[in-house]
Amino acid sequence: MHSPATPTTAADADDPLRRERDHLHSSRAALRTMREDAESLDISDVAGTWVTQQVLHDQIQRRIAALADLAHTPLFFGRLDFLHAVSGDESEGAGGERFYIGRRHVHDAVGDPMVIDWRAPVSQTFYRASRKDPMDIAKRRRFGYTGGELTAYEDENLSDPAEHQQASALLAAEIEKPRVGPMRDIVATIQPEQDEIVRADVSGTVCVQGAPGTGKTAVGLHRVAYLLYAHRERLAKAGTLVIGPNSSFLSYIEQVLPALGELEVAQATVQELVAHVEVRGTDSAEAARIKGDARLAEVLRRAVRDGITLPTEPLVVTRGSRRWRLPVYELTEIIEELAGREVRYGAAMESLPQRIAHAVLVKMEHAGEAPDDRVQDAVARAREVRALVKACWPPVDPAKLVLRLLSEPEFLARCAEGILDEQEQRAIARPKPARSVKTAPWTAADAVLVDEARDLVQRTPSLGHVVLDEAQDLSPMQYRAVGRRCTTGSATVLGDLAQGTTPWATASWPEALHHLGKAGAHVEELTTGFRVPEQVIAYASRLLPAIAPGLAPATSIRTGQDSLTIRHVGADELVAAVLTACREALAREGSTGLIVADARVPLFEAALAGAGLAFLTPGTETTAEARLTLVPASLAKGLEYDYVVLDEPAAVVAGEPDGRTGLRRLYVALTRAVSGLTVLHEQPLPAQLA
Ligand SMILES: Nc1ncnc2c1ncn2[C@@H]1O[C@H](COP(=O)(O)OP(=O)(O)OP(=O)(O)O)[C@@H](O)[C@H]1O
Repeated sequence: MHSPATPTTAADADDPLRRERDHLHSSRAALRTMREDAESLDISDVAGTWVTQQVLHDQIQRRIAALADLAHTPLFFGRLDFLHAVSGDESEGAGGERFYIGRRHVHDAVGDPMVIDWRAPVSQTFYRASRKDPMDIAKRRRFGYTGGELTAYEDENLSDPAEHQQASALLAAEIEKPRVGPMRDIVATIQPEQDEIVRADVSGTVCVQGAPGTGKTAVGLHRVAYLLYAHRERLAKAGTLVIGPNSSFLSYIEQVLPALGELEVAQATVQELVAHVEVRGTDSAEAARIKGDARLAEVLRRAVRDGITLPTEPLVVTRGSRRWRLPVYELTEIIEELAGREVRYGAAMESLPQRIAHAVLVKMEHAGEAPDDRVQDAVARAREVRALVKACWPPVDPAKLVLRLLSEPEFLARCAEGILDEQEQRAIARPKPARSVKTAPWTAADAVLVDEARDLVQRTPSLGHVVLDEAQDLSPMQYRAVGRRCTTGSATVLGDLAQGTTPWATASWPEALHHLGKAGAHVEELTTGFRVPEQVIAYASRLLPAIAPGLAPATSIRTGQDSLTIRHVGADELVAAVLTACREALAREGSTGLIVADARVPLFEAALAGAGLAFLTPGTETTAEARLTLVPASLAKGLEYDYVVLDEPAAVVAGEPDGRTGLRRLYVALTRAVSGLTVLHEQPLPAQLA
């Protein structure tokens, strides 16, 4: 690595570092000019309505925001020197043989690029070129920054057979930076196997199985940013969405995409997606499991169509002095034909009057009349026709329907016949029938059923791309809810079977993808860990045979020693020992997470307060001043801290309804640390870890 021992001066015009700093300086100036240009755009003369003006104004504001020069975010992090000129397609107008790779495109006054967006085709080479396959690269240069200042660079002469492969110190330093604050982007250090997933084709759904800390979340977020760059028109219009397990997790990741210049990606939990009813109740694990079972989709389909009845009397429509009659068998044919089609219930209901009116029109024509479309519309709106449609194809209110299904055992029995056995029906039936949709104690699983019923009535609009993180915890019915939000788009499904902690957790990815409506999607595996030190992941992986027998343990790029401490303490000494461990961790740089069983949270809230140790709740940003977070085990998923103090593993395991889920919860807790993990226990450790 080249790091100048003494500061460079103007006299060092030939010093390569000096030249790179100059390029940084002029790139920043160019970015400023681009921003000023955007700010000075005057749209007052642009013709158009107030609405189009407003849209244009918003677009310009977004562009200005995207062109912000963030002081601590380097404008470029790499340079590529090609052996030959790059073809026009790939270079995106860059034309030359040398490219600076950064977070966004920056061009000079005449439009020549000074920094190329990391997502441009030519940048792919930066992430993928290797000594084995140099991809026409003579030199790959990585830059090191200290507080926004370019202070070092490092070269790999990939096409020089005499040069030996060396581990990159800058890469290692970047990956090993202490963690404070929210999740950061990884554009400077995306690894080749991650890049393959990031740039996978937009039309296909990708599923990533990866051990803790292998970068699944990071890859998913960079993939949306990449897809928005490569398919901006289509995706910006259709919309993109990142789905995470809870709001703490979403706040932890919410700044990554804006830092990459993408401000328009929506974020939500599955619960928020299906929030059509107010969730106030909880289900037993058994009831929730059955309600989340994919078989419920057929039960609901039957329930929605349960009201369809065939007419018993002919339809008589009066027009002027004449009466037109449609016999029962004709009406029956129309309704049966419609019921046999795979159209949404609501769409069918809307088309039924026209179909009936059409049959009446045919009668008129046979009688020698020449009715036109207006007559058909009038017949369709006739009182007699509306009454018939209401009786034979009644409107369905999805929430009321689900409420009825759960409250009326006979109705449930009819819809679930041959699908759910009696015991299963009893398990999901409400003990007390609820009076109304508003007052019913809806549960999270009920809300998903309502969402399914809504979709049976009216098609749910599809987005362009959906990233589903921590997917392993979704029930089949939740997968369906996500799947209908990307029927015409694609998805990135991220998860780890070993971290599934719901009673219905995913057992196999092909099955999950089937429920998502993306059967046959590619399943990729990431196995290199970037978070958890080798020692710690090896320890946690001892649980794998019990929690996910088919999965191989992850490796880690962090090989540092002394990252794991396990301490057994005597009776009544645990809380004090935990507080001491927290103080020790806080004496070092970076964030500290104290993970405790949910039931022990109040105990530690009091203990920390009593000891004068200020602490945050998960999802609140850690800062240099506030670095300790008290994390209930149930919220630890997806988060990370430099140092983790884990209190009483046996209590974490005991907090779950069954042993395997308990060990999985513990596996999640054990894999949150970046630099060091301290496990403190009074009770015996689970056998696998003893
Ligand atoms: N290529 C990379 N360069 C630098 N840091 C990386 C890279 N890949 C992942 N990381 C970092 O490793 C940490 C773990 O990544 P991430 O949270 O995406 O993993 P995960 O697989 O989603 O983990 P979990 O299963 O625990 O949710 C993050 O701090 C992330 O920024």
